[in-house]
Amino acid sequence: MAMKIMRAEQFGITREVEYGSPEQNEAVREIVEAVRNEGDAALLRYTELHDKVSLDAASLRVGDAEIEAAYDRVEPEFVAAIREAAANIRSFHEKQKRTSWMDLQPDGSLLGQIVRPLRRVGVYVPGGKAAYPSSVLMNVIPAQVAGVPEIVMVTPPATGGTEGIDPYILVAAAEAGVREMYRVGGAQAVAALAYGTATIAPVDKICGPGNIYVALAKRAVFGVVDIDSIAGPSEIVVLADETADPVYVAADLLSQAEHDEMASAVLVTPSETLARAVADEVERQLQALPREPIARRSIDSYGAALLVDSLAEGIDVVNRMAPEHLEVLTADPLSLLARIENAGAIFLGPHSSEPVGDYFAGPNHILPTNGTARFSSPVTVDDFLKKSSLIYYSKEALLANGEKIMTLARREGLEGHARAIAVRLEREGAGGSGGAGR
Ligand SMILES: NC(=O)c1ccc[n+]([C@@H]2O[C@H](COP(=O)([O-])OP(=O)(O)OC[C@H]3O[C@@H](n4cnc5c(N)ncnc54)[C@H](O)[C@@H]3O)[C@@H](O)[C@H]2O)c1
Ligand SMILES: N[C@H](CO)Cc1c[nH]c[nH+]1
Ligand SMILES: [Zn+2]
Repeated sequence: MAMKIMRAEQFGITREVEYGSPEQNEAVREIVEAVRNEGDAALLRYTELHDKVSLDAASLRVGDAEIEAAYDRVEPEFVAAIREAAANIRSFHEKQKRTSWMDLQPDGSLLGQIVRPLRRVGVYVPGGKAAYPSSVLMNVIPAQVAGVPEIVMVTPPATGGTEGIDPYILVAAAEAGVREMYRVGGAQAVAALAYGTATIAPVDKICGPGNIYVALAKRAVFGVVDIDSIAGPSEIVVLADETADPVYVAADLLSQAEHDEMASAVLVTPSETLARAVADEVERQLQALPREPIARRSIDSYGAALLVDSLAEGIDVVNRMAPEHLEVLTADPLSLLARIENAGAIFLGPHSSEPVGDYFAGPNHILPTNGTARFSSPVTVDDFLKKSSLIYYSKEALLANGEKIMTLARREGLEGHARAIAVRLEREGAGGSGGAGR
């Protein structure tokens, strides 16, 4: 089956975000409840069921010897590339840092915002169909830049085949400075981080991408812990005109289709000639991909070339889709930027192929999917910070403003609030009208 070509209005774009099938939702609900109630026992049971790996509780934590041995299994070019990528990612995220601030008012009051790192965060590094050492860096570095003291990583146990966790993930984690790692993935890992088990202490926030089971589990535990966003199966939209090279467009669509059967890859274009050339190219390039079966299923189910009348209409379609990744391959991509409102990451021009962002440029590759870029953002340093407001009111400020505060409190029918101010005004000598005795 070739990639579908259709008018954009025939492609169902809705505001409603659908998260998984009823069966997938039920499976995740069951796993999360079991881990919450039974702890390690359920963790081990679901690892055996879904990852086909038998473990005992003592072997859940990854030891130093295994991490050291991983260095012998990776190439020096990998270590060099991961170090350079880490430096780029760190320098990009350093720019996002925020500090506490305080404003001294003329009446002697002090108002401010105190910014602190979260104490303990869990990062999920996917590793079912492929291992993602790059996701280690994208998760861990912003947390470090924020100053999080405890960063715990979870990843499926069998990405490296019979040898256990993929050694590239372990090396990336060691390079990033992670000290606490567990071999557990899927919804069971997310539940363990949220509720804690005898082996894994609970965290304050869970970050990181994953498949539909991971995404649904994060959604289920939100509220018990914070989460970054629903970073589920990958997506790419390419907005292109007749100047785009179909070879580039097809290659970039397939770069995301190969992630997952549920990944989506969509071209939006006013050029029917381009759409046809891209559909042919996708077919040709698919056959050369080692992960062809996954990419083919994702192209068949979620791939399409959407025809629009103009680039302006194309931008409207893109804004309604709110894709995780948007590539703009048009004659003058910068001129369109101001009109693009909803996209997790925007790649402009023919040299900004999506994998440049996945691995190396510096911006985070953990991005909102499934239309949620309408209201959520890439992982940033802010994800690992929390803020407290600071109010230090001077006597002068309270005397000057107490009556106004009491007026507002009484409008809400909250006499207790008004009295908390009134007792002070009386004591401090301003004689607050209505008084504490009322
Ligand atoms: N949005 C982003 O920022 C981003 C970034 C990187 C990767 N991704 C996405 O991450 C995902 C990685 O997926 P993956 O599968 O390779 O790895 P994964 O680690 O997300 O999922 C693997 C786990 O899924 C669980 N699982 C598998 N089948 C199950 C079933 N039938 N029922 C219950 N649990 C089951 C297993 O426990 C396994 O450990 C892809 O969808 C990719 O597109 C997204
Ligand atoms: N494209 C993925 C985000 O959707 C991130 C990634 C990691 N490795 C390769 N790609
Ligand atoms: Zn990717």
